Amino acid sequence: MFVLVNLKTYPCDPVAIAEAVSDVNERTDARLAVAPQAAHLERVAETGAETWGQHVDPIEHGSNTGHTLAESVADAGAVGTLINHSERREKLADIDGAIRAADRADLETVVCANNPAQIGAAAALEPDAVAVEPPELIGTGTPVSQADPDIVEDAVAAAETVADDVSVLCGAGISTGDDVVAAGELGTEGVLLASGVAKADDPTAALEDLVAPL
Ligand SMILES: O=C(CO)COP(=O)(O)O
Repeated sequence: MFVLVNLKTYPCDPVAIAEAVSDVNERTDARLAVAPQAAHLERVAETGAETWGQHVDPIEHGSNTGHTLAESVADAGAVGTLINHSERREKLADIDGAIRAADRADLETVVCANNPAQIGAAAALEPDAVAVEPPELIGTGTPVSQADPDIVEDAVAAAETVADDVSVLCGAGISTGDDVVAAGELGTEGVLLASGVAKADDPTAALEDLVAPL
């Protein structure tokens, strides 16, 4: 299972969490990665943790003030990027352009979406993966894999209908190993989570708990 930790803009220490990700990753068969803010990418990547961006824009080098260029995210040490999010909503055309920009920079892509219909639309754009995250469960500590298993199974089916090689992750409220196991049983290949690690008093213990049953 893939465990991708999105640090959002939480007031956590991104380097300390990345060190915990790197450390726990060496002791599990699961794949762990961390997505810090753009300004922290380089310092996080230097820890050796698998590092992801939270966003890239559908642009090339040029006159794009304030934008995030996929090549710069890769240069900073990231190997992948999130695209779209309930907290960073993009138009379909921009999601498509961001996937192309990420492909150009050899960044792996996970497109987040709110529900199975959006997952189908996102999967049709052929990212590497999609992540279904019901907005009403984000940050609640109530795991989508247990609170709303139908949405996860429907998302897996929606993605398979349009593209059988796009992986599906799920997120929202994931914080324990049981949540990750439940996500796997519903047909996903991983989880995307934030507060369960970024707000934990002991991020290493939180990560160890997440991967313990895997
Ligand atoms: O939005 C999320 C990850 O992108 C999920 O956030 P929580 O894990 O805090 O619910």
